[in-house]
Amino acid sequence: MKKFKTARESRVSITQLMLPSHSNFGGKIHGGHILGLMDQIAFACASKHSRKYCVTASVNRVDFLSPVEVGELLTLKASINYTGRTSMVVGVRVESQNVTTGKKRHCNSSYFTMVAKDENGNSSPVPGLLVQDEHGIRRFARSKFRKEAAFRRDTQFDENHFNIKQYMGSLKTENIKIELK
Ligand SMILES: CC(=O)SCCNC(=O)CCNC(=O)[C@H](O)C(C)(C)COP(=O)(O)OP(=O)(O)OC[C@H]1O[C@@H](n2cnc3c(N)ncnc32)[C@H](O)[C@@H]1OP(=O)(O)O
Repeated sequence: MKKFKTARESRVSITQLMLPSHSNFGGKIHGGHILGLMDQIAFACASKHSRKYCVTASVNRVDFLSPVEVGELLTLKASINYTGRTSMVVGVRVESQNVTTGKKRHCNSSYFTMVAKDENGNSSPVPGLLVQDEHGIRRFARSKFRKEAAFRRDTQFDENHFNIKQYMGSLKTENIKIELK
């Protein structure tokens, strides 16, 4: 196994025509369909980098910035942003294109954490990321800090660490009625 690989080596791109069968009741493409495609391309990218079967451990924030119409071309691009010991963060960007006008729109970007598995189903080491430009350093650092922030958030709100007094004040202005028994 190579010790380090560039993001270019595992970059993946797919384009699909959005069919009426992918639409929701409002006539736009179903968000779940787009999420499924994003998960597939994240899997393809992580598997290419690690040369292992990978599973999706988590998905970081998906904002649907603009709806996708039936008949548009949807292009998804994925590349490795971060490598841990056995996990990889794959950045996925989704763009739609109107076939007749050629106009493109950015529909969403998201970050999938994928974990490589060995043949026994255990988490398995992956090659590190060889970064050759400043954008790569920025992406790697962003993923590292997101991961650390998620860990802090999880700890802060788990049952054993949650400090109720610390939050009661800030909930006063929220749409909540508290009736403790
Ligand atoms: C909706 C669906 O259908 S999901 C279906 C597809 N996904 C799956 O089936 C995954 C099911 N989950 C699993 O298999 C496990 O929970 C795993 C592999 C995600 C994590 O298993 P664990 O036993 O916690 O693994 P372990 O502690 O060895 O951690 C492995 C790596 O995953 C990372 N990791 C584990 N959980 C998470 C998480 N929730 N978010 C981000 N990273 C995570 C760890 O930080 C570690 O990374 P590192 O080696 O780079 O430091």
